Amino acid sequence: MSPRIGVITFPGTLDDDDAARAVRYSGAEPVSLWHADADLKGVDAVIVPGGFSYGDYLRCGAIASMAPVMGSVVEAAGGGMPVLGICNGFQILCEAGLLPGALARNEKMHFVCRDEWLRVENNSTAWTNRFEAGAEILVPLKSGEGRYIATADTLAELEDSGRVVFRYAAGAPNGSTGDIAGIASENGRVVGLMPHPEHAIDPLTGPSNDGLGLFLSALDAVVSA
Ligand SMILES: NC(=O)CC[C@H](N)C(=O)O
Repeated sequence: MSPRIGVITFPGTLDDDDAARAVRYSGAEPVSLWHADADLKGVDAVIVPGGFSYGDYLRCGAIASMAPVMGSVVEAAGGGMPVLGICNGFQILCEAGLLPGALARNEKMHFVCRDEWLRVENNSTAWTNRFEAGAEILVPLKSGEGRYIATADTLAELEDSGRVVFRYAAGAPNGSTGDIAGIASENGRVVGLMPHPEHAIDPLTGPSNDGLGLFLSALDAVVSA
């Protein structure tokens, strides 16, 4: 039986369809999860996709982090379930306390929308095990609040323990600290990144199919769990 991977929809989510398609391309079965429903429907992993949940009111991801479904995601992540947060999903995972630090307004206050080369700094997480360490992948970035910030202690801990998973290879276009594009939880099961791998699964519609590696990685992670 193929793994079942949940994709959450909040009011204002944009990229749930593309995330579900990426899951399908990888050979797994996407399962729709709804923000107001705490039931994770027995999925093997969860993706928190990008967009403008609750209109980005208060702060990006702040309201979504308190949705009923997120209580279940936090509990499941505590039990080792792989969770991937993409863009607004990354913001939600930080707001929910599953990942440290925060995403602040981009340097120069501009929304950045362009393809970016990312370097895979850690290929031992649940979402990056199919990549070579140091591989560079081309993935779209489209966000207004993508500048990763954290306390000096948190940054040192992330760097020292290899929890910086993706870095902007040519320097952060949004002022992100240390050119950080994505990070992982201590056990490597929860990963968040600002760029959008789900928009890079087919060269016909995206800049590459490099993003597929994240979704394929989850297959190994749930099988070996
Ligand atoms: N593409 C997205 O998920 C956008 C995330 C968020 N709303 C921002 O602009 O930063």
